[in-house]
Amino acid sequence: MRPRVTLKLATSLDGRIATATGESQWITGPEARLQGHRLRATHDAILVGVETVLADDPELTVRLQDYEGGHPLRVVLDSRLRTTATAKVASGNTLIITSAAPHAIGHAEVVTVAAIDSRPAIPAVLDALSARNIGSVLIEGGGRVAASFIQAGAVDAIEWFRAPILLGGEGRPCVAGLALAKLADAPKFRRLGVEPVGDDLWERYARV
Ligand SMILES: NC(=O)C1=CN([C@@H]2O[C@H](COP(=O)(O)OP(=O)(O)OC[C@H]3O[C@@H](n4cnc5c(N)ncnc54)[C@H](OP(=O)(O)O)[C@@H]3O)[C@@H](O)[C@H]2O)C=CC1
Ligand SMILES: Nc1c(N[C@@H]2O[C@H](COP(=O)(O)O)[C@@H](O)[C@H]2O)[nH]c(=O)[nH]c1=O
Repeated sequence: MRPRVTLKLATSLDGRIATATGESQWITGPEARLQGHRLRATHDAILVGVETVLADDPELTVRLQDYEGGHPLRVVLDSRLRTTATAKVASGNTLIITSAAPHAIGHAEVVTVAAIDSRPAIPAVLDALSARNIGSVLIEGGGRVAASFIQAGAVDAIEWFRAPILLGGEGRPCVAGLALAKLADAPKFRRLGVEPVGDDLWERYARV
């Protein structure tokens, strides 16, 4: 069975995850980010694309007061192995999934999987996670990785934190191109709940 996939988004009102220059820290407020850490704590793995690693150098750990559980496995989709050994994720407890010939990157494990259009294919990524007993994965961006999982029909739920700011059309979209020709082909979700969290809004969706 493939892992359950949840897409977490932290966006402006107009669905942008960063400015055109890639600045994104922080769009949502501290309360929403705390909730993000609670979500991390309930997943076996946190997955991002390499552009997020290069832009943010994220830690991708659970940082909650009095938290004594383990940290989820950090997973990076990195077609050409551009993650550097000095990136925070290279310190260990990380799986880098590539479509290139593997080479060592810090203390991370590097695995090569089947590719579609020179990038790790999502079904192969999910197989690699299942093989490591990962039952649930939280996708934390960016927009291109989010689009690939949606196009593969692999997003089961969305946790959407929406901040009361506008970033405009030049900003980076939370979901990059889906190449949809018809409205009828749009992936559909049903709202499970909506609540304020600090100054932001937290919307929860499940796939229809
Ligand atoms: N506000 C938020 O919630 C978040 C904001 N961000 C921001 O988003 C920006 C980065 O997003 P974005 O540019 O979309 O990049 P991503 O983080 O989605 O990374 C995309 C890259 O991942 C690699 N990749 C490997 N396999 C796949 C695959 N199957 N599908 C798609 N990509 C794959 C590709 O590298 P290659 O080209 O080498 O093939 C691709 O270019 C940054 O500015 C960051 O700050 C990021 C996360 C969350
Ligand atoms: N910008 C943004 C988020 N960004 C996500 O958080 C990651 C940083 O994680 P860490 O280094 O562990 O703190 C970053 O790479 C991206 O995946 N999250 C949010 O809740 N709100 C925000 O405004």
